[in-house]
Parts: sequence; structure tokens; C-alpha cells
Amino acid sequence: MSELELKAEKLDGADALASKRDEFVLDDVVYLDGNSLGALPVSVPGRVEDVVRRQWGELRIRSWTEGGWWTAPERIGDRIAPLVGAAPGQVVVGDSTSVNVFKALVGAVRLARSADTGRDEIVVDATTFPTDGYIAGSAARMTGCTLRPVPPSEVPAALGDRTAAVLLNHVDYRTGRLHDLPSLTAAVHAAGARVVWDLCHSAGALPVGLDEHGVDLAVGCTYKYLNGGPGSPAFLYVREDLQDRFDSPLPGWNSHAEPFGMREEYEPAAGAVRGRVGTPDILSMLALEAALEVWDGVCVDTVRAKSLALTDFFLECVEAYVPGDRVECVTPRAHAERGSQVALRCPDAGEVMRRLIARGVVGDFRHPDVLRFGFTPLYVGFADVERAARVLAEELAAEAARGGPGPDPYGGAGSRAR
Ligand SMILES: Cc1ncc(COP(=O)(O)O)c(C=O)c1O
Ligand SMILES: Nc1ccccc1C(=O)C[C@H](N)C(=O)O
Repeated sequence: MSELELKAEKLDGADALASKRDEFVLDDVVYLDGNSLGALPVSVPGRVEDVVRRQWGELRIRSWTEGGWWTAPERIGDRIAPLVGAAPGQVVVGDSTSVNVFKALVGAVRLARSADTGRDEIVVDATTFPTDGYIAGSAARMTGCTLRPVPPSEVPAALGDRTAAVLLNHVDYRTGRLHDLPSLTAAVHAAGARVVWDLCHSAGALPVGLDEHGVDLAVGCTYKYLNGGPGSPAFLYVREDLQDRFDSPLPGWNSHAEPFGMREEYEPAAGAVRGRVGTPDILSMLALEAALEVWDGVCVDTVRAKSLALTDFFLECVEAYVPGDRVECVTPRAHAERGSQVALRCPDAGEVMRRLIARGVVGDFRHPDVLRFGFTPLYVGFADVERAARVLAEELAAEAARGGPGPDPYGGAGSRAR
């Protein structure tokens, strides 16, 4: 056994979360793509079977009330709340992240304007995952605002009297950079504006502290580190003291104070329910509820500590195994600036990733040249990390022996990038 294999064995032996892996359906693949689609928790198939056969098949309409379907969005929101540092009553589950970005951002502009009508700018993370940028553009057009894309580090300097709302990513999907949520939130507030945080790449991976840091609104998906399944519903956080003034741009009947009153006039419900829109997607939602059971007894600080240990160890193994100039790490080394992934730039990343996947090391490729490896502390171990780095080094060496990078597998176009 090599020194790093021995080290991996020792780290796995001391891992307080090691037994969690058995709560997931995994084979001998090294799965480092939980930042795109989390693995399947063992409890989910049985629960989905019950929801479909018994709750839907036998109880039918009674399940909306007796089976707790109607209140699932708030109930499951309260299960997610402690994972993102929120007290109960502020998180609701439903719709996609994209839809919740829209609700939150338009809601944030309306909140800012209720105090100062002169605010007419939306600042958006210039490096954002595309959907947030597209939706911010539409939100700006709808609200008569100007859209200002700004790199997160330059956001404080860009804020002013005209800023209505700021949309930021907690962790950059491509580089894995963790942005400073407390200080950026404080800067936005000092300028009199409202902030919306996209937590897709931090929820379930690291402490967020929404209440502690006074965040206004936040959204996140549940299919990455929360393992809710493909397309599982997203969540929306509206801070308690803002809920009465939160004016959703999608005021569907599910957010009405009295949905079954079927009244002509809209009267928004109190609390997190105000963030709902239409009928919840119960099958996905209850699959997510089952998936969240793996968090019972798990502390996010423990998850964060293991996440940093995993990414540290991956960087150590890559440095030891991979020739220096072959890859460039674009994920910050500083723990305070690192999410739960490592992104390596490499000239023919698409082809390299294809080869890694063929050898049982599953990460993903992000346009134009990034190998992305996500580390989900609940089911990734240190031996996985060592193996991934070793296979990466072997594939890069094999490629060099073949005469270097081949042609760009995507022909230089972005169509295959996700
Ligand atoms: C930061 C971020 N926001 C939003 C999304 C996607 O939103 P949706 O769940 O609506 O597809 C993703 C990933 O898909 C993401 O990484
Ligand atoms: N929802 C998906 C559906 C299909 C394929 C990927 C995704 C992702 O979530 C991508 C992810 N947001 C990313 O950070 O690249």
C-alpha cells in the first residue's frame, strides 16, 4: 500500500460519518457528482412505493388532509431549515430553483422599493450559474430595473442608493469558490438594499447561518447535497420579519390565506406559506422528505469538517500523483473560500472526464475546460478520494503517452456544457 492509501485508510477509520454511506444506494463507483445529482438514499424507494400505492392508490383524495400532503411544503421546509441555519416557519419547499429565484428576486425588489422608490438596479453575480442571470434579466425588465452583472468580490463597491436587490451564489458552481455571505449581506444592507442568496451548492454541504447573518431571502435546490432526487422541489427562505411585506410575483391559490374559500380577491397567507404557488408535486416532495431522514442526528459542522478534509486530501493526492503543469486548480486553497468541490482546469477536460467515468470515477465536465469533482461527506470516503486522484493521474499519463490532448470533443461549442 502506498503512503497515501495508508493515510486514506487511517482517515476513513477516524471518520465519524463513515456509517452514513450505508444509508445510500452505491456501487463500487467513486461518485463525485453529488453536486449535480445526489445519490439515492436507501429509504426512498420504499417510501415512494407507499406514497403511490397506499396514499394515492388507496386513500386517494383523503391523503391531502389525513395524509399530510397539503402541509408538506412547510413541513419539509422546517426539516431543511436547521440545515441552513433557519428557525422554523421561514422555509417552504416547492417549484424549481429557477422559479424560486424569480419569486425571491422580484419580492426583494418590491421590498426595497416599499422603503425607497428611487431604487432601480438589480445587481447579479456576473459569474453565476446561467439560470440566475437569465431570470435576473427578466426580473429587471419586469420591474423597470437595470441589470448590473458584477463579480461577487466587486459587489460592495458597486452598491449605492440605486441598488434595489442583489442576487448572489453562496458557492460558485464552476470554481467551487465560497463567497463571504456574512460580509456581503452586511454590505448590501448598509446600502439599504435586499439580498437573495442562491444556496444550491452550499445547502447540505456547509453551515449557512441564514438567521444569524440576517439574510433577507434565499433559495436552493434539494437534489444535490440534500439528495432529494432528480428534479426534487427547491426551497425558498423568507426571513420572518419580512414575511408580512413579501409580495410574491406568483401569488397562486396555494399561497392564499384561505385557499379553499375560492375567493375572488387575493389575500396572502401569513408565514412561509406565502411563498407557495400552486399544487405541490407530491411524489417528488415526499421522496425528498424520505431522503432528508439521513440527516437525523447529523450536524452540519461535522459535515463541513469532513468536506474540508476530503477536498484537502484530494488536493494533496492530486499534487502527489499528477505532474505539475497538467492541471490547474481553480478552487481556492483557503478553507474560508472553498465549497465542497474541487475544480481542475485541463486542456481537454471533456475527454478526460469521459475516460474517468469509464474507469468508475464519476465527476463532471463544465465548459470550457473544467473537471469538476464534488465531495458529499455523507457518502464519499477518503479511499474514494485517493482512488479518484490516482485514476486521474493514470489517465493524464496515458494521454500524454498518446501524444497529448486530442481535438476538443465539443468542437469549441458550449452546447454540451451543463
Ligand atoms: C447555482 C444554481 N442555481 C440554480 C440551478 C438550477 O436551477 P433549477 O433547479 O431550476 O434547474 C443550479 C443547478 O442546476 C445551480 O447550480
Ligand atoms: N439539475 C441538473 C439536471 C441535469 C444535469 C445537471 C443538473 C445540475 O444541477 C447542474 C448543476 N446545477 C451544476 O452546478 O452544474
